[in-house]
Amino acid sequence: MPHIVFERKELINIPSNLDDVEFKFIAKSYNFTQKERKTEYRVAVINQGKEFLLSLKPKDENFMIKADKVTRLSPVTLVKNALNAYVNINEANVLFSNTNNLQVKKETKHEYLKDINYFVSDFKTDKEIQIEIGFGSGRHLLHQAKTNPDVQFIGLEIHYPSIEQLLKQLELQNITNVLVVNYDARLFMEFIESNKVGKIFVHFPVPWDKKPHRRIYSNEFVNEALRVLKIGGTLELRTDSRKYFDFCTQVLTNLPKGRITIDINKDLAVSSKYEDRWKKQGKNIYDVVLEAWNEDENINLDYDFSFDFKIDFYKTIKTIPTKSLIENGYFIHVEEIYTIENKDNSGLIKITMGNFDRPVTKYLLVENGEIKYYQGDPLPTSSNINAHKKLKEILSK
Ligand SMILES: C[S@@+](CC[C@H](N)C(=O)[O-])C[C@H]1O[C@@H](n2cnc3c(N)ncnc32)[C@H](O)[C@@H]1O
Repeated sequence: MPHIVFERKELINIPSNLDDVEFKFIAKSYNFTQKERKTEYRVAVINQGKEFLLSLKPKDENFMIKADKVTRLSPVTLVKNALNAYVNINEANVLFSNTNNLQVKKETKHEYLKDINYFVSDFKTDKEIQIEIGFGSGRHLLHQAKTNPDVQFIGLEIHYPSIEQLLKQLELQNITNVLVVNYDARLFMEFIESNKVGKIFVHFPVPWDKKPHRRIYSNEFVNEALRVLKIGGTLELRTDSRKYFDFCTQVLTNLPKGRITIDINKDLAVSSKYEDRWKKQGKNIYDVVLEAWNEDENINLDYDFSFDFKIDFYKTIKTIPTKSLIENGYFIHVEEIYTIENKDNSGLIKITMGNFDRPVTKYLLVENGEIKYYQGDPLPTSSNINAHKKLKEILSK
């Protein structure tokens, strides 16, 4: 992580700029929890059109400046230039710096690897969609994509080496009908239109016997799967875990819609790495297929992450809740507050919010009482939308 340690000095004047790096404001930590804490700062920067924050805090008798984790962006040279620009404007006496010979990590860029935002705003297809959750080595997904060229596949994985391996195979085998996304499958369905999907494969998911809340299957997941499946579309579980099988059949049989079919030791056209291993050990393999029977309503994409009121910043931060607010399916926690001292009624509020399994941390930027999400709105998941509504309620009080 690039950082510079320098002898403590007065802060730089704002606004300032050097070498295309513009410093917009400096915000100072505000002790809203009344716990003893050292003062630190967030320095707002624009470099090559990209906006982010630097963290400036005491280190022993000195200062250390580095990228703020929440707003950090790539390439790392943007951060490196901003750090160097700050200490140069400050004419600071540098004690340590690792910002000169940084190795720029090569990012995987691939036409079929998509960011989640692509599915929020750009993804459109006339083809049938099929989704594989946790494709692992990708054997099943590659086989399906080759045998069904008219289907648009989406592969979901959270393990990056598996993603890289699949992307390599797509290229080698010249497969063009798979999109890959590094995102938690439990939350992905929210971005897919209703009644569009022919099949969802969940093969050998991690059983999470000790942490059942991490399982892919839950009432919410199955309901979302049924919404995106078209009539006759299927959600297909294949597992070697008796416990997971029992758990899923219980979730599925409590549903008001859909039909389930169960099989034991059925052979498929392609066998995954895990499957080979379990078969060698003589384990049973269970298949549970849920078929969708209903046409579902389209989801309401009418969300709005704006704040349509102004606040009195200094009054608000005195009354803001310091404890997490936990509601049904979402939460909000105020992490830190910073005040912008040379600007009226302005500051930053750092919050973590949304879904318990995939919370998002954002800064709210308040400028002259007007509020917006710094670096843009959160993803429009239902838990983020609900958390935003609650946040509006809290801040408008
Ligand atoms: C046991 S492996 C099975 C891989 C493959 N389906 C097979 O049959 O060989 C489970 C895979 O699911 C992925 N995974 C676990 N939780 C996930 C989640 N919430 N979203 C997407 N992928 C997930 C893991 O990274 C892992 O690659």
